[in-house]
Amino acid sequence: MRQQIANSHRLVVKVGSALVTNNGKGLSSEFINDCARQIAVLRAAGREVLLVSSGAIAAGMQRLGWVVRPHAMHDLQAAAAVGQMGLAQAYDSTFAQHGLQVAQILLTHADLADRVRYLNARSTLNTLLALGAIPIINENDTVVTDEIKFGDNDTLGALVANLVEADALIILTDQNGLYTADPRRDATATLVSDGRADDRRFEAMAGGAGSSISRGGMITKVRAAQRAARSGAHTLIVSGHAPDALISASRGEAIGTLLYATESPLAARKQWLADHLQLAGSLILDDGAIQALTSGRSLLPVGVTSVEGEFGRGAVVACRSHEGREVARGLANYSSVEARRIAGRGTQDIETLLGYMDSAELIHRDNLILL
Ligand SMILES: Nc1ncnc2c1ncn2[C@@H]1O[C@H](COP(=O)(O)OP(=O)(O)O)[C@@H](O)[C@H]1O
Ligand SMILES: N[C@@H](CCC(=O)OP(=O)(O)O)C(=O)O
Repeated sequence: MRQQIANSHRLVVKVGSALVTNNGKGLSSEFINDCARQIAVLRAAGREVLLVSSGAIAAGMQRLGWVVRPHAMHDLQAAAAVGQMGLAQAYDSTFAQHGLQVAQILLTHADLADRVRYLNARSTLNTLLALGAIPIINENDTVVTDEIKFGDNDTLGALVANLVEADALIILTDQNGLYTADPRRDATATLVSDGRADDRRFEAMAGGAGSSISRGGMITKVRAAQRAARSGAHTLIVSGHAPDALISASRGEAIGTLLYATESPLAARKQWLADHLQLAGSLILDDGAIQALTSGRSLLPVGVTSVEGEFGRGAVVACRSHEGREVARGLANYSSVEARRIAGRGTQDIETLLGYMDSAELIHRDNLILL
């Protein structure tokens, strides 16, 4: 019995492009209907469900009559815009047949990187859940470029699980779960039943996407499980083709691969820091500063040897070793220009160097997470 999933109250369900679009042949009304039916059963049992759905680009390509996935960003964005309409329409009418209201949420990385927008997104999702609606979430593909994309929706699913502090993330895909190697390439691969989400061996087993329809593959699912575990969510990777997959999973039946969370969840503010995919800049630290951070102390300017990038006060920055390893990240109390001036200097010099001193620390330990 998979107690972790059976006891989960708030679930994020992620469905991949291949499932939603019948391997790119167009929206699969059969899959969408099956998904809605099962989610209605979970809702009736008192569970809260959020759905992260891919498929906009694949559905848009089919609607536009494109056979080959385009490379140009503007074509992908156009396909997503066309496809998202069909996706929303299909979810709206299908869930209505099962007596459920849906709500569309399109998110970008920038929405989660900005503290105010992050809190707004969280409160809207919580309100929708309280109203009994099913939030259906996708990346806002039409406004993001490659550098700032989540790219695959496994990552987005994990970030949503962090955002709403879900108990579990269920990733429905086209394989039975995580295998010891990509089963499309290795016929001897066997299914992993469960393991700790932070077990690094799983990353080595997982490969890329199974088809040109999807992004990410199994590696992004394993990393999503690691990320979800940071807010205490367990991840189940399971086949969306298995009959009643969601219902069986939520009963705790042993299907798919369970990657369970072991650490206690990070405090909400620290979770937000950990969720940043892109950072504004880096502070390069000497060994003494790295040791101080590791033993739970704040970062003082004296331990910083150089500053990379341009950022303002309050930006999220990485703390790196000289070798480039990210050891921590946090909210900078000074801008990059100010940080360059006070780097390597004692706290008593800050006022003379800058003309004022707001805080003695470059990053306070309350605004710092170790990685
Ligand atoms: N170790 C592995 N176990 C299972 N599947 C794997 C593994 N490594 C790579 N894959 C591939 O990952 C694919 C699932 O991911 P992906 O194609 O991105 O689908 P989705 O659209 O559901 O996210 C599988 O079809 C499989 O070919
Ligand atoms: N936002 C994109 C999803 C990207 C994607 O293909 O993800 P996935 O199928 O989960 O690997 C879309 O809706 O097409």
